[in-house]
Amino acid sequence: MPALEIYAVALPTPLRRTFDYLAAEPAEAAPAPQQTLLLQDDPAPSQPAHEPSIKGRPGMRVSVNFGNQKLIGVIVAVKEHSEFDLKKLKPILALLDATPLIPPELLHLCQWAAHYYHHPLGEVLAAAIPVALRQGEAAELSTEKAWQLTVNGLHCDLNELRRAPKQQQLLQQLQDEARLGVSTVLHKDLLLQAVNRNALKGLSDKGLIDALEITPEPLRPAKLLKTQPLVLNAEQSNALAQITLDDYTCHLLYGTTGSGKTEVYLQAIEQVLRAGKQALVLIPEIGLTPQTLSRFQRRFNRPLAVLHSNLNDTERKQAWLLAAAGDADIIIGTRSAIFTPLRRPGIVILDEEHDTSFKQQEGFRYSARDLAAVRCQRLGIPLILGSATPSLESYHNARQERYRLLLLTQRAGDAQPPAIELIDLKRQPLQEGLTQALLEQIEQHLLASGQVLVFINRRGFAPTLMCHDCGWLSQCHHCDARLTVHQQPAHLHCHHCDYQRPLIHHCPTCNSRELHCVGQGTERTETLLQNRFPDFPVIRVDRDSTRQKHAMSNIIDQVNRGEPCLLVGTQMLAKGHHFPNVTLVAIIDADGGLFSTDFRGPERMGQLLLQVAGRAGRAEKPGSVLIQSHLCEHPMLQTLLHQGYSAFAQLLLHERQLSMLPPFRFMALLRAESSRSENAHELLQIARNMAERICPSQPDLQYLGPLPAPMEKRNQRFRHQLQIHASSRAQLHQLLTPLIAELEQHPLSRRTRWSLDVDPQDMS
Ligand SMILES: Nc1ncnc2c1ncn2[C@@H]1O[C@H](COP(=O)(O)OP(=O)(O)OP(=O)(O)O)[C@@H](O)[C@H]1O
Ligand SMILES: [Zn+2]
Repeated sequence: MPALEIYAVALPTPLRRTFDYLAAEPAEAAPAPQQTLLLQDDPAPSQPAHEPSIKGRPGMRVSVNFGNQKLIGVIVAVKEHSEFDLKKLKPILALLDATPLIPPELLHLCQWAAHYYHHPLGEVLAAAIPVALRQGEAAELSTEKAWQLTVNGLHCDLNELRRAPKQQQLLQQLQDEARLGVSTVLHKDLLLQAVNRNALKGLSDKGLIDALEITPEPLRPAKLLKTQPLVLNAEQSNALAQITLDDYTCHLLYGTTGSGKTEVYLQAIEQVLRAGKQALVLIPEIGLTPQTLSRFQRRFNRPLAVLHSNLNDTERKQAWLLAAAGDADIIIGTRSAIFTPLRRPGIVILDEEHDTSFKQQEGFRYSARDLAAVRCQRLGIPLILGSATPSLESYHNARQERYRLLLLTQRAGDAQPPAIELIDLKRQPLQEGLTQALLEQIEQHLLASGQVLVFINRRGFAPTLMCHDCGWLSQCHHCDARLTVHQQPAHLHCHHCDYQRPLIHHCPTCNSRELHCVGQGTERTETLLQNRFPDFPVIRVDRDSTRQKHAMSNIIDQVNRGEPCLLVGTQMLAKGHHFPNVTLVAIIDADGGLFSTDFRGPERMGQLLLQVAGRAGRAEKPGSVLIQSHLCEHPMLQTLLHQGYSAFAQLLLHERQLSMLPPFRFMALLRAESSRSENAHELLQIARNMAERICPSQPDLQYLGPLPAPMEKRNQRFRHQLQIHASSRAQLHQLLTPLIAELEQHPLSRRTRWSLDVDPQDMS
């Protein structure tokens, strides 16, 4: 009798363990497992995929009965023995893959993450696998709509289309690509390049192009490059030369805004592609920076897959499978793309590495940046972290020589660094928060045909509505927060719990009509600027104005047309945009971060200010930056603006060291929340007592709390936290492993919502 096979299966449940199942018996074996892609370098399975004799292997999906539900899980180990009574083990219902969907290397990453973040492996895997595959769909590439030039289209004289410039442009592009040997172009790629659908229809109606359905074959024309690389300046060449491609090194590419980091990435990727390997590029938010994506598309004649939150389930699965099969050479994605399987991994690049979006703040709270380092180390491939304003963690690692520091101190090409000037707000008459001096400068830049970017990090019209007669404030009843006044459309809105109500015109307490909007938001600044500069378009960029799918790329197109205009927006404007005609950046209020309760407040403020400032003068026209502040003499602001980010980062690091905070200490945050404040507090007190028993508070391991969170009440729930600080990661995890195991068993922990955040980035 053949030895019994037992699968340890990770299931998407909150339980921190795997579950043993028996392999299906041949007689009642699985319904035909669907054909899967071959993800490993091993030969094709010897049996056809439908043979029930296919054996389960780690990384394959199975469906199983779990309680009274049917779940899909992933085999993480195959064993001959179980610590459970064999008679009680159930057989799996079906084996869903013929070869592992999750290659061993990726499975290892997920296991590492589950262990490090003390999170259930089943949930980690669920985060790693696209929804469609998680729900059991076959791991098969779908067909896609594509376009091909007809014979007429190939030879059509472009002049014939001069009345239809969009069609003409598109036809030219397709003819150019055809000459490079690219005969079919995927519909989705054209849409990504913002090609007009009507232009496609026009060419198709004229019989110049044909639509077809293809299973995209990876197209790799002999010519690797579509456009020639730029000639690197000395700093860029030096940086590129120091990037080691054949083993693991983490490089911190620390380059001032506009210094041409992207060009260094592109040329490093070129070498990786020439070596026949794949590049994985992580960027903060693709929807916000379609420009970045198009720079990669314009450079390489190689299949590219994009993974971001705007994709539907099928598109996501497709991109993931293309990467897994090695059919995509460049994979560009946001945070969760760190879990993309790669058949020929060659390099991982994380652009804007300081960006907080690389840390997942809900559920499985992981850092894509830290996981990238773990993954690259294991794969023996290079990692590049790039930023003009590196996180203190990465900067510290570079100073400790754990990362290789690559510096770009000059702007690329002929662009000059912008001149930065502070405007003291104290005792100045203000118009909706703007000083006279600032308004005059804005006017001068507009009259000189420049574009002006006005940064204000708050959306809506005003952060509060107040009664001038009785002092009533528009408090949210669900949160310790105020309702924000919005005018477009008019309503009151809590930005924390999403509660909304119509705008009121009488004070609910004293019935006075004297309701005043207090403070500024983007809508209010927009209105002021529209009234003050009626001859120039004012474009607002915030979450509200960019909700629609192509809103952001439309805005970017408008700005890139180059006519003078005013851009008013939140930090969405700070994110890696390249607006060559912006000559003035105005920052309405620099002070927020200096008062923050979060110890990372000043770091974030400095990053944001420099990132926004970096949008000025990126091409031939020189740029200026004006920053309004009530605290012009503040040492942090002074250091940042006069000595630069490195000095600022060193100052902050020194303070972190004195106050024993990360990156000098390692932190975990245990959060609890409940509709009854006492419950959340009590659970954390229990946790603290357990922790003290496992490892008493001592200089190397300290507890702080339980304390109410900075915003204690949010969405009707009261939130508390317990901070755990340790002098080494090892110490922290030696405590967390037994602590979480014990806490899970406590009855109150089943009734109270709680979570653990290892290396928390946001202390709220
Ligand atoms: N070697 C070079 N010669 C000429 N122009 C260059 C060179 N390298 C980059 N550039 C140009 O400089 C501009 C800024 O480069 P890029 O956007 O790559 O900078 P960055 O460091 O990524 O900027 P940021 O961090 O501000 O987003 C781009 O228009 C780019 O084409
Ligand atoms: Zn609220």
